[in-house]
Amino acid sequence: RARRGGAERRLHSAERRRVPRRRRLTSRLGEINFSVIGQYVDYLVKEQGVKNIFVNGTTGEGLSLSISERRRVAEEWVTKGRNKLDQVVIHVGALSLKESQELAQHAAEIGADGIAVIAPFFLKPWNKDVLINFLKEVAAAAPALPFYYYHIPALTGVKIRAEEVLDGIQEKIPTFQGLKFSDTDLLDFGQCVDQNRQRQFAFLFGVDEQLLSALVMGATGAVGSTYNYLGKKTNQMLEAFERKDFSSALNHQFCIQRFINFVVKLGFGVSQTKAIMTLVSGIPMGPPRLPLQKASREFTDNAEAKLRSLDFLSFNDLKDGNLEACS
Ligand SMILES: CC(=O)N[C@H](C=O)[C@@H](O)[C@H](O)[C@H](O)CO
Ligand SMILES: CC(=O)C(=O)O
Repeated sequence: RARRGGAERRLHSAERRRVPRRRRLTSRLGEINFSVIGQYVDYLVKEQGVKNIFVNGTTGEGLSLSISERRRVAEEWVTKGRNKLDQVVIHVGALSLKESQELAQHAAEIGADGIAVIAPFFLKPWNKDVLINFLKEVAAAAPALPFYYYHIPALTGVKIRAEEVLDGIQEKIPTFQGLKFSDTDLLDFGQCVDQNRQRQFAFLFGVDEQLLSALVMGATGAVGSTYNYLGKKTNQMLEAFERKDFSSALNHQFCIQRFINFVVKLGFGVSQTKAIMTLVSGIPMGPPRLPLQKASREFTDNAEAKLRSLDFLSFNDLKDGNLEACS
């Protein structure tokens, strides 16, 4: 009896311990781990040469976060980036104009360097004027912050050409500073540059595998998911372009393309990006949030092998006799 009682007690106490522990774990899973952001700032600056950050965008799953999470993430980046980063731009786009304005105002309060906004993508603006009216109302909530329009038609479904959006935008939005262009239409991108030559706008390109072509078209910078782990490589390409060494610039772009082409064929999106970021930086990014699902082990293994063969991982052991190496 005594033994059974003891066994029973043990079971109960084990149960009691196990249950809340598991609950705590599940509630933590899917929560943001704010504590790695400071570490990640140092990683990007030191290891990747990246000093400008675009927060709460596509890669950061900004649209999958609650408003209070978005505020906290923005605060953490601005605080931890102080005296280390050049610019922290916060994406504040949302379906609700009010939420977008609240986030814009918050970005100003915490001392961010700029805000960016995508087109609202459920009830959509159907022409340029309506889109600009929406952007204008958000920009007005942070009248001292540089404003960027984030053009990403494949994800928003808003296909209004960027060139049209930019036409006369400064009269409507005095803080307009530039465009983050995440589309492959280089006619549209080229015309954005060509029609605004007098205006000192930033033309930030967002299709990493085609950045070199965009540089030729007049891109002044780039914002992209792969710069988390190919920042250094991409900076080499930018430097080669700067010194007009186009054949090395092209070699760098081809190297980057080999990797992106490889992962695209495996199925490449934000979840997979997150897995690669963890792999290359060694800093745990955690899983994505639903509706995204964690990248498969098979994907990560394949991506790692490819990174190694291209010499994109620092601990490279295949250097000798590796024809594909990109360094
Ligand atoms: C849709 C998407 O995530 N676009 C990113 C930036 O906008 C890019 O950086 C891509 O992830 C990258 O070019 C790889 O295709
Ligand atoms: C990659 C990028 O530009 C974004 O996450 O929004």
